Amino acid sequence: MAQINPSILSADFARLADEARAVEGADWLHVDVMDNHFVPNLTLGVPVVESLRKATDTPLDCHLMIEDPDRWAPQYVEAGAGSVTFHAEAAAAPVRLARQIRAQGARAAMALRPATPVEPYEDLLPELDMLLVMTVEPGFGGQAFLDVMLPKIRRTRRLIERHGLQMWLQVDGGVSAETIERCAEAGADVFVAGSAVYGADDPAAAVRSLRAQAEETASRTCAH
Ligand SMILES: O=C(CO)[C@H](O)[C@H](O)COP(=O)(O)O
Repeated sequence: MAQINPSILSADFARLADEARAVEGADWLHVDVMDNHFVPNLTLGVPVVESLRKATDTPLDCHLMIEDPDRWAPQYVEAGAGSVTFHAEAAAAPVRLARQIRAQGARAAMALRPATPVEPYEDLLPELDMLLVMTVEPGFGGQAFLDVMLPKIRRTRRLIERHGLQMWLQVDGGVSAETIERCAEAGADVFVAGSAVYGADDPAAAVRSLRAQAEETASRTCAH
């Protein structure tokens, strides 16, 4: 079943509560945490996640584009995140961190920048509930989808199947009506969409439309 996670990076930050409610019906709300070190942009932190938790019933999918996630990720679980994604390139002890996130009761996920291969992390996959393959360089919304990431999505799907894992495969960056079918064909099942949702006249309708496209593609291709 395809999941659509609107990215609040493309929302109006002065109206975050309203913007979160505008996409109710989405599977998760994707919360982009950036620290201006791991990526050249600065967004929000733990207090905003605590407030978002109170503003919407949609579960929060926090994507930590920050240095030292080993220190900070547990605080995002405490703030109400249902899923916390740390970057492989930033985590000092990814297995320990994933176990910590799960022990706190949240889903543990790991993200890979475009130039980071999945293969070195094959043995870690059972420790994760989701792997995020970035389809743009992290840091900004509205970038063009990187088609060159499609083989990595396919290889990741094959690794998940080879190990018989139930984990989700998320893509993030440039996901839209034009690109979501390629992602679904390659084996992604969780789709982050920022500008394609918040740039639409009716964000909730955009979520439904993207989900229908992804599900139709998955059922047609039987990619996973
Ligand atoms: O993590 C991100 C950027 O680092 C955003 O989630 C992503 O770019 C979503 O925006 P868009 O769908 O407009 O590309």
